Amino acid sequence: MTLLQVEALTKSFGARRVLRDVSFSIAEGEIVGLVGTNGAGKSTLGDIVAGITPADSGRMTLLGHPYAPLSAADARHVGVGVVEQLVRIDPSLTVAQAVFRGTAQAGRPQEELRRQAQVLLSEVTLDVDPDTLVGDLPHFVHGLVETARVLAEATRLVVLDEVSAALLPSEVTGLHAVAGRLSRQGRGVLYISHRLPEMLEVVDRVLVLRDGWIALDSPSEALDPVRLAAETVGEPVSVPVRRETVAAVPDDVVPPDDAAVPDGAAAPVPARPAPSDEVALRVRNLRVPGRVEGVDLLLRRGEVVGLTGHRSSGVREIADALSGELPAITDEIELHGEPPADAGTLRLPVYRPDEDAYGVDPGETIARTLTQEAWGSLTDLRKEIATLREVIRTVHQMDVKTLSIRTVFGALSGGDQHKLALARWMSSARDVVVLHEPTRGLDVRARRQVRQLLDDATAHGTSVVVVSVDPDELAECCDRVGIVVDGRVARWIDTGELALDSVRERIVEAATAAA
Ligand SMILES: Nc1ncnc2c1ncn2[C@@H]1O[C@H](COP(=O)(O)OP(=O)(O)OP(=O)(O)O)[C@@H](O)[C@H]1O
Repeated sequence: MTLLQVEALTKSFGARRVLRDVSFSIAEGEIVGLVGTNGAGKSTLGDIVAGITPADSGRMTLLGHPYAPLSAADARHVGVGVVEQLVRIDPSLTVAQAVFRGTAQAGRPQEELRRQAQVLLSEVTLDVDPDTLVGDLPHFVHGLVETARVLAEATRLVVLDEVSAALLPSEVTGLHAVAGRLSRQGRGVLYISHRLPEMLEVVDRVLVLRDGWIALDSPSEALDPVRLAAETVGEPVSVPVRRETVAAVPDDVVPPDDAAVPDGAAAPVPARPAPSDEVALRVRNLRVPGRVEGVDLLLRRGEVVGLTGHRSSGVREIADALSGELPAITDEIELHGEPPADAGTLRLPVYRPDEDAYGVDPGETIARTLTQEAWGSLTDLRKEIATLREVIRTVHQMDVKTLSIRTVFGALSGGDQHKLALARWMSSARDVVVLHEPTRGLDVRARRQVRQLLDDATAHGTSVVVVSVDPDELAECCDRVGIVVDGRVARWIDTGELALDSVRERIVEAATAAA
């Protein structure tokens, strides 16, 4: 039976028409994927279904009854729950309180909530003590706490907005198990994600939102990730070529058999030059007591090295030690052959997408956000024009969906905020830097734009350590990927001369075996 029927929904924000005429349905027990480029309107659509945002026009029915929620609480009341994309839970709540907030059990004593929360948390594969304060949790697990909350509610339909974006492959498997369970119970799921290969593993049907319409409504078995990526952007997608392959043949690039261009795909993107032999960073026997047990790292000038591993593997601690946020012991550190100036301690610049609002004031305009000089110091008109041209160039280059550079940063879609924040950060990135999940929550075209940012930076001699949970991101961006297990790099995977699929498989295999 049809659970949700959506007909001719429209939604604009000021002059920006986001949803023009959106119609689709979700059957009981069906898991429906929703994809689209950054800013396509996926969250807006999810928010309308979940009662967070009202539509301008159109209508919805839930199990055949008119459904026009006035608020999220209203939607919850009739069984529609949501895990929002940039969810922020009150940091002063315990995890158990967070799981049961807004439900019939809210306000019950902690001892009572603890046991029930434990069951739900293990269902979403989140290994945390229910007494932990939300404020002490890393932000990437807030989505899983929210998923546990949705399980605690008697929901008929659940909107999962980018919950998997920051999850490890093993955690994504757990999330998919939860979606499967909801489906077997006859509940419906609207699953929003940019991680297309993983999405296709779990959904029954996929909706592609493009230019305000549902451009494709297809059973998932009729799709593969490359075709779906092409449908998402509305044109053939380019297939990245590993750069070592191309470095040997800079012009007239012919991808090796292994990297053959699939049907419907565009030409390969130009490859960047291979890294030089010059050593940018050498670290020997890096240790963080109790977390990192001795890691050797060698980063060449212009190289992008990835690190991945389970939450407790020590991978984050390695990154934090490199950026000087965690005290570490080493036998040797050299930056371009010299010990670091700061008493032998590394303090590499670090970018994290999960920092609150990316370290940017969400009420500030795009123009001000991207301007490096203090706004008031722009007293020379020519300089001001050049500065604003640069802002416009970045907005175009990163394909940000906005009608004006005076739009406030906080009104941009999640992906567009991240792209601009990263572009802003990378414009001053020099030498050796650490990037956490640089393509998190980005669509296939935006991932290429970020790769271009990395290419530009590495072509100018910047070397990058990428820390990530996403095998596709690691495969696309990195020259080598280290799998971290028990505080050591257990294995290096050289991505050169391998097709992305093979790299992805090797990373998933190695990371899963190590988990
Ligand atoms: N409250 C708002 N005020 C003004 N514009 C908004 C508001 N919310 C969303 N928008 C605009 O609506 C468009 C769609 O945003 P939405 O967040 O739905 O996109 P999305 O497909 O979920 O993108 P992403 O993949 O980046 O999360 C964007 O251009 C965004 O700037």
